[in-house]
Amino acid sequence: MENMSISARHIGMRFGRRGSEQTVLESLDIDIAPGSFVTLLGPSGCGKSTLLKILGGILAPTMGEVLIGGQPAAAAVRRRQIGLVPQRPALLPWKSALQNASMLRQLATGERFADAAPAAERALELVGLVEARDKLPHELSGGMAQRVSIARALAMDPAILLMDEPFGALDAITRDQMNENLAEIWAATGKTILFVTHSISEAIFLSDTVHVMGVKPGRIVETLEIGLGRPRTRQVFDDPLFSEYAARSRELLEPKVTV
Ligand SMILES: Nc1ncnc2c1ncn2[C@@H]1O[C@H](COP(=O)(O)OP(=O)(O)OP(=O)(O)O)[C@@H](O)[C@H]1O
Repeated sequence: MENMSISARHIGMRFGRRGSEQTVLESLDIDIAPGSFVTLLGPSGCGKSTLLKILGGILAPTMGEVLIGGQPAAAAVRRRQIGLVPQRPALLPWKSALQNASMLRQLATGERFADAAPAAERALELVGLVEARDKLPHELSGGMAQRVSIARALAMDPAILLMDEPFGALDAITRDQMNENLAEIWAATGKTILFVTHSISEAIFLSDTVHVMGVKPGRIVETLEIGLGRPRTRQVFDDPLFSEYAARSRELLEPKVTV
């Protein structure tokens, strides 16, 4: 697995036809160090998912340039260096957890199931789900299904993992467990993770760097470097530094009240 930096310059994104265009992102610069955990935190509709896809080379911006490992982003996508974990797991209901976890790898590489299965099994181990390898999606809880979705991306062994609010639909307790598991996966694999969330505490718990975004047009209003030690456990929620980052994030995210 290669460790690749991401560098984006003057990123702008517009959607729609001429005359009724909407500027979603404007003049955005961002640098991401290899192996770091970076989160885009912002209100609904500020362009987090759009920026995530642009930074991962899945979507071409209307302005600016993204380099991954010094090359145009599309090259990293072609070389299967980018994995995506979407908001919903979207598993194939007739396939087992292991078959679902191996599916993207098979599609991308042309490998048969038997050849892709060992990587998928290792990925299921990483997400703590190897015992459920033969279960069908309807036999899995929401958290387990999302773990299979993460394993499906990990089975490709991409250098960069894009995670688009993967835990948004889970209950608070499961979400905390998933965050702890994700922090372990990140530490064990050394991947660069780009993560999108609405949740301030999730962002601070997981990240080295949090880019707080604003709306209309979407832009980075402030970047917080999270100086909390690692490995992090739930005790970190009681750290005064955690509260400081949370208070600052809240301040940036709350709409300004004008009297
Ligand atoms: N393919 C598209 N065509 C047209 N407009 C789009 C497209 N994708 C996104 N948009 C618009 O861009 C804006 C930002 O969308 P995006 O999904 O990136 O925001 P977000 O911050 O991730 O939102 P949420 O947190 O609700 O998922 C929205 O107004 C959305 O309607």
